[in-house]
Amino acid sequence: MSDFERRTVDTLIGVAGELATRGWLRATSGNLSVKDPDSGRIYITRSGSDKQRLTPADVLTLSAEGNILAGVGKPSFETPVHLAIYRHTSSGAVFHVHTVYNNLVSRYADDMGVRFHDHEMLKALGHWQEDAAVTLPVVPNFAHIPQLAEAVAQAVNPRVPAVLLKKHGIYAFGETADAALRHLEAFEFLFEWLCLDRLSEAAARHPVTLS
Ligand SMILES: CSCCC(=O)C(=O)COP(=O)(O)O
Ligand SMILES: [Zn+2]
Repeated sequence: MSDFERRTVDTLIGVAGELATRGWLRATSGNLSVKDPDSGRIYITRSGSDKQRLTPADVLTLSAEGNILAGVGKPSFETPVHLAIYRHTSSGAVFHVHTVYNNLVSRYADDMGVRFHDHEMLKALGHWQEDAAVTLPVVPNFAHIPQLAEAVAQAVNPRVPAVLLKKHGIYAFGETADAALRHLEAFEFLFEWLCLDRLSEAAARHPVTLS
């Protein structure tokens, strides 16, 4: 095993454990991958694995085309989505999680996507200007994975490092695992803020009197 492989497996196990602890990978949901920029090989989590307790055996090695080069079992069911993101971006890592907040936001999003503006957290997505605005693409949750992968490929915007799937979850990506994680955390922060901001506005319109 090369140094890169060893470090990548450690990174995937570490990130999965951290995200699982936050409740972002419940019931074996979600999947994570890292791409070797030199060989084009992709390291991805095994389908159905418990992301809280990943071991090196839960990481499979794939060719850029998705053929299994090493590892036992099946790679993530959603591998074609990861491959599509790698094909259409310069990403080195793709992290997919299901959270209550990303599902809530996706439920109320329309086909134009979810627009975030006038928020400090946009800097974590690489948008530093004062009037920054980011529209997160949203795609239907097609059950047929090749169709889902194609929809994600069509939706990817090079200025926005994520795609949201309706009532399913988010795919966040970046040039490195650290960048993909930062983008994922920034979007999840914005989802929580959006939901709670709407809730607080609704509460303000319907004040409750305590007697
Ligand atoms: C209960 S998760 C359903 C499948 C899914 O959406 C997912 O993210 C996990 O799939 P995998 O094959 O990568 O375990
Ligand atoms: Zn999923």
